[in-house]
Amino acid sequence: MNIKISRGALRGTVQMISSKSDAHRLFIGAALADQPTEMVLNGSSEDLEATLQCLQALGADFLRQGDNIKVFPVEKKEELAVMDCRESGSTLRFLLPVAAALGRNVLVEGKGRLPQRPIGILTELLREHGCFVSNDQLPLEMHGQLKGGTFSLPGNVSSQFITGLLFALPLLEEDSEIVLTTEVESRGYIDMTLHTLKRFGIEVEEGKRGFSIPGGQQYHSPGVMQADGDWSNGAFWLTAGAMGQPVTCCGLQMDSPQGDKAILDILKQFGAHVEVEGDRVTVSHGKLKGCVIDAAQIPDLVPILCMAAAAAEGKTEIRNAGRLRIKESDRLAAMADCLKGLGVPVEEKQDGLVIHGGKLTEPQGEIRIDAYGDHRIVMSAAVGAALLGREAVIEGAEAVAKSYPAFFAEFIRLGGGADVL
Ligand SMILES: O=C(O)C1=C[C@@H](OP(=O)(O)O)[C@@H](O)[C@H](O)C1
Ligand SMILES: C=C(OP(=O)(O)O)C(=O)O
Repeated sequence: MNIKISRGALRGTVQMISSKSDAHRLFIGAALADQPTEMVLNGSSEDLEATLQCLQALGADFLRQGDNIKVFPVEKKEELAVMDCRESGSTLRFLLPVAAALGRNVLVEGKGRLPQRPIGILTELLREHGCFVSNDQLPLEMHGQLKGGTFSLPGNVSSQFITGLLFALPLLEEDSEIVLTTEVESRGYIDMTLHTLKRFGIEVEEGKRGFSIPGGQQYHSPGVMQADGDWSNGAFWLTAGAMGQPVTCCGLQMDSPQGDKAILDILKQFGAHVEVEGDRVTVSHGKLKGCVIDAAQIPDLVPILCMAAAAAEGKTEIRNAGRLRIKESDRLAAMADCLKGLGVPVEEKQDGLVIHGGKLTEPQGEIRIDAYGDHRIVMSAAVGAALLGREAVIEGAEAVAKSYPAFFAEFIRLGGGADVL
């Protein structure tokens, strides 16, 4: 699907959807619990549906009541479970160790870029601890019972490996240790996992080198759970506020463990005005100036921050962002391409971008932006084109459904122009 974006600011209030990262975790906790759990959810997505289907394949069940979903915990099943993770890295990397801890025989599939995204570190650890895993890429088959012990891995390839192990290891008979051999990146996501585990009564002790996880634990359902609002997707609207007219997002809790709430400090650093009142956050325009952004802990914010950088006066350097190359697209290459298309001077580095803001060149003819099948590129391109005053066609805009199916409906409600061609 190609969508044509018109020039013009966005303005108004958005009720934020549930955090995809939080909801993945709550669904997994609920599926492993001793009792059913009522999940209060505001808006699903392709990735969350992938997690639900995979949990169902592992023996959980669901009853949908509007947006809300009652989760019935996994029951033992002997037959091969087919887990289609679609394009969701979280689903794959969280549920592979969980399936191994449940001792399930699984066939794991995926599409888009997921089969190329790395999982070798995880599959190797599962093999070392008693499982047969046929391949280091999708599709793969896995069988056998995961055994506890020491799991050593780097902390800077994907935090999703660590989250998957943190969910799985409490289920084993034996005690386990996760030993991190490098510094941790995407730390906020590990904090989200620890927060979820605590809510389900699971004990994990954090030490200097990693985590100690006692075996033989049981997840306890708290009965009803509500996912926090989505700071990662709220960032698209808040950045639109920084670049143009004021935008308010409701339902974004400041005490959420999501690392992406750092968007507020970064937009302030650019020069935008931020007001917080309970869980209502308003961002409005200030004179934006380029800055240095360390992306190690906030990879998902980088695509939209490129647009703030394009609107800011002077140079913005995005550093420590090498991991963006192994997401749904090579996000450094995709964003360099997108910025060039919009007329923004940009230099692509091995692990970052240098963006020269406030210096737009005039487009020669129609602007067409390839979203490379990546939801965060679609949303960044839409906000960027509108707010930088460029009419542009986004190719492959349907990718937005991976995390935010209602994005364009909201975009139009906020006064944006988006026409399906
Ligand atoms: O745990 C999570 O919910 C996520 C972790 C991050 O991945 P990495 O740890 O691989 O950077 C992030 O990019 C992804 O969108 C969601
Ligand atoms: C990278 C993302 O998700 P995942 O790794 O779960 O595919 C994302 O939502 O930007």
